[in-house]
Amino acid sequence: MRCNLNACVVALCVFTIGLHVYLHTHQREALRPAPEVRDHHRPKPPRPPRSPSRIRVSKWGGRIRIGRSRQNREKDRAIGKASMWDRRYAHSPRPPHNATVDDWLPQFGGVCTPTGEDEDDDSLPEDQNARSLFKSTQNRIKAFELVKHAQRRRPAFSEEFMLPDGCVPLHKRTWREAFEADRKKPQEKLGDLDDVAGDDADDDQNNECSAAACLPNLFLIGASKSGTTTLYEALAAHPRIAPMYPEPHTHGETHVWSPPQGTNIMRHDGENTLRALRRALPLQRKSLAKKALQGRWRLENSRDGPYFILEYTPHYLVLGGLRDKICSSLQLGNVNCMNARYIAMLRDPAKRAFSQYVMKTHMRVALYNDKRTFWKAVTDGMKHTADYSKCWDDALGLSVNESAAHEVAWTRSEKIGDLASGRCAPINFHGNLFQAYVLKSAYYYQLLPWFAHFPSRVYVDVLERFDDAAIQRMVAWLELPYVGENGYKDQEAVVALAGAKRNVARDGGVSALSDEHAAALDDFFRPMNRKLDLLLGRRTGYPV
Ligand SMILES: Nc1ncnc2c1ncn2[C@@H]1O[C@H](COP(=O)(O)OS(=O)(=O)O)[C@@H](OP(=O)(O)O)[C@H]1O
Repeated sequence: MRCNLNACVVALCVFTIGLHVYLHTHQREALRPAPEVRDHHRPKPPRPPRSPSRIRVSKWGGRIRIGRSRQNREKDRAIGKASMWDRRYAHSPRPPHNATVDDWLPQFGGVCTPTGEDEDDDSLPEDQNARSLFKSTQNRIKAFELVKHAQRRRPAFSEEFMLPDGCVPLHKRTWREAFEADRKKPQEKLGDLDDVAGDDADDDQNNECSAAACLPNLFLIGASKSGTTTLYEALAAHPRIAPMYPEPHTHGETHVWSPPQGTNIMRHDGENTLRALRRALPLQRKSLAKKALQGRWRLENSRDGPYFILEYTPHYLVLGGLRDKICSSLQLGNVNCMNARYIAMLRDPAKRAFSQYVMKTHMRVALYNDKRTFWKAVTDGMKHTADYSKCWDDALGLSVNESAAHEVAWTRSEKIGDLASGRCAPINFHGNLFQAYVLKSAYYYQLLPWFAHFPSRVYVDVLERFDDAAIQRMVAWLELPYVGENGYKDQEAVVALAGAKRNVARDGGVSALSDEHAAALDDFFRPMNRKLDLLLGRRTGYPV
């Protein structure tokens, strides 16, 4: 009986506890707010007001919104457009990971194997039909104009450009007018783009002139942060130099051969290069682009001297292995890259490194943005650059004989080509070249591959001596008239451009390179600067 009572008490307790638990959970459920049923017809609730800190009251009582400047907002919009465009580009079919240019040659059918006769346009792949090309052209013009709008203060050089004289029907109008004409011919634009202008030109000239003249033959390869934007504008303002279409989010930079970030350039595939080349050709037309790739190259035989199509990417200098890449791409168009010219502008190595650091710390893109202090970045960079220079010095015997720095460029050219794209490629020493401030100032090793095969085709100048006389020398080297009928029309504008500095206010002019850091960097670069002077055969004025 007693035992039964105990059992009853235990059972009662268990029951009470169970009841509590049950009621507690159900009560919580009951108290939980009912899930909101989304009613798409109901108007959206009003946005919460902006934080009051973004609103300032002016001295006249008006409310002023503190935000990004109009210029910055326009720039943002351009970046937005660019990424939209890049996304579309990124979704296009990609080659297998280790594809080479040769793997992609069949894609272009007869285009890459010129027979000397005009191929039928039907040989073009389906996915590059006239409709998509026309649309992409239109988009490209829009994107280009958007950038130009964002950079309104820059000279409107592209409108000035006319095709070589050999292209009779076209040389009378600018490419912009040619596209305007296309727009007004809806029945032709989708059906047969070829007859609108380009083919007429070829027919009239019995194929003497071709769109091969639109392939780039002048490369402004760097160095980054050495006044290349100013130089680019000065060159592009010349009526006989036509810039290629820039990447929309850059200041004119073309990036046709830029490898994807963080990859070894030897794995950079041919398909992307060709695609990018088609994108950036000054004339984005099916037949013209095709003929450019077919490659009837007319560099120096137009009526009054050479014309140049300018490819501007300051990142190329550090990627010496790209020289072969560019050559093989141009060869697709039967172009001997000996006919192309390369310009590099250098700057005091320490100042260049610092300028790049300031720029990168002020960029919002995660890949570029650098949170390290300058000195931390420099000490890291010195380690990478020491390994990079040792790789070159050991391979070329410069560790024991520095004075051979000049002749190795000619005596070891094959080896230099291999090193630049293999063992001594900068990517092996610095994973993110956008933050390789020190390595990118090691000019000697970067210039070697460009000098190795065609020294007379490489022109090197320094920012410290950059003025209108420097532009004059450069234009003379290109065998172009400086002023006059075929030269600059507005000499004063060019002179002003040469004196204009840009990016100085990137950080409001707050940062400055300290004497201590400058001295340490100068000491580090001394041996490389000595070799650079030997390679160029003249003093750059950088500490040796
Ligand atoms: N004419 C002239 N004289 C002296 N200095 C000049 C000139 N033009 C450009 N600059 C300076 O060059 C730096 C910008 O270089 P880039 O245009 O090559 O930069 S970029 O790589 O295209 O981002 C940038 O340097 P920092 O101001 O130190 O950043 C410019 O001020």
